[in-house]
Amino acid sequence: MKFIIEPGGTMSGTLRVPGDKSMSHRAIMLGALATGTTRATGFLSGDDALATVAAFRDLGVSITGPDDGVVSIEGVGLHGLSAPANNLDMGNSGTSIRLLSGILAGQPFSSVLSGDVSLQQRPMGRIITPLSLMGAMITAADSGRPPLEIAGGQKLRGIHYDLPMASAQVKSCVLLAGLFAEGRTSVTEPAPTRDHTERMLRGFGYSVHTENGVISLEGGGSLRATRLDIPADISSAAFFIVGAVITAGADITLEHVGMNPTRVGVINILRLMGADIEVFNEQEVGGEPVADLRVRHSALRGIEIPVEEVPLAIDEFPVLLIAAACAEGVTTLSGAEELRVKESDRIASMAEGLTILGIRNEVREDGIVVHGGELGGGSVRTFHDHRIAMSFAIAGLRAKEPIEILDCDHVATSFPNFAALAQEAGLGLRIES
Ligand SMILES: O=C(O)C1=C[C@@H](OP(=O)(O)O)[C@@H](O)[C@H](O)C1
Ligand SMILES: C=C(OP(=O)(O)O)C(=O)O
Repeated sequence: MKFIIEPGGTMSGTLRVPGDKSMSHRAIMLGALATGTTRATGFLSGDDALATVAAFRDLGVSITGPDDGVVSIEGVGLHGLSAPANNLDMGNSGTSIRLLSGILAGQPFSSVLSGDVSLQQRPMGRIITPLSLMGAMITAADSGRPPLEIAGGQKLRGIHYDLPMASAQVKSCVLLAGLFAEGRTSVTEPAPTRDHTERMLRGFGYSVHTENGVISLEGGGSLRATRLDIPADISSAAFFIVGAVITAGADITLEHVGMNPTRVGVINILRLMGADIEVFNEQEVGGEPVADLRVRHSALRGIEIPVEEVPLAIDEFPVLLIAAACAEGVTTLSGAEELRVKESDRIASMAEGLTILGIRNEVREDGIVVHGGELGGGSVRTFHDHRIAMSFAIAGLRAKEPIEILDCDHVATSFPNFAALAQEAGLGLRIES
């Protein structure tokens, strides 16, 4: 499936993008490990979150939905999962395989986790190392890549682990394994990353300490079922935020967006570039800040992106680089080598597409330099990466000629109704097979 974007579109109206992907995964995982029934609203019916649902069904957990964003999970308690009959297929989802590995490392049964072609290229050594230090037995097929074989019946012990990279997935994996470990498990991070695991564990009544940058918990406690209201995903909202900022006359309102301080890098960076983003109706829902956003067209200027914002906007760089292409002057991204190990090498994928559209850029090992300029049309590849596809769709708002975006099927991993919502907002998007 491909997208064709015709020039002359806009971004206007009021809309709500689907539920937060990170929180949707965690809702299933913690709901399954709790005692009682957890009910979540705003759940993301995207392929990645559905892979987590399917895996927990395979582990013997009864889950109803998602139906119109509502999902109910019959928790089996910390020690109630059962052996899966088959290998667990994590599809395209790095979050599913890494977090689930932490949980499965502490089970009495063995399991095998795998995924699609993209997932099989992604590094798992980053979780195998700390889990092995805790006493887990994990073998990876090929130089630390999936499939992963996790041996059951290993006794885990709590450790302290200094994360070598800023990764919420690695942090969460270690903390989730810590639930099954004897004693205390603690981590430090080189820079703060999204803290949904910590917040949601507390929401399930599990004590997690965060003090002087050390995050810790004691193994062997229990989780109590709860109600969750999952906000709209700021990573999905980002496409509409950038779309409105770069388009003359645009004015869009996005409702109930998750505004966790560890996720708002996209807003901080765009504001530094000169974007007009109004935040209102701020409230806290189930331990997570939420707000409505009104975004209007603004003249952007190129900046050096502060490195401390990088982990707080890690999934938004593809679309932020479209904003950079539309800015006056030069934008420099550095300290972002993690982008090379996402669903595609996002530095290389964006560089190729930007070059095709006539935007000068220089690739660096840990980032990219983008020279703002006039966007032309052309045919761009997505490397089967959902965020690359949606970012170039947004570029079509400023391009002088149509943009053809190849291989857009993976958009459904995080944002199944992207095309429909974008059309509703005024983007000239057409789907072709
Ligand atoms: O914990 C999470 O839910 C996520 C963490 C990030 O990955 P890393 O931990 O690899 O940075 C992010 O890119 C991913 O989309 C979701
Ligand atoms: C990196 C992403 O997800 P994951 O790591 O879960 O595949 C993403 O959604 O941009």
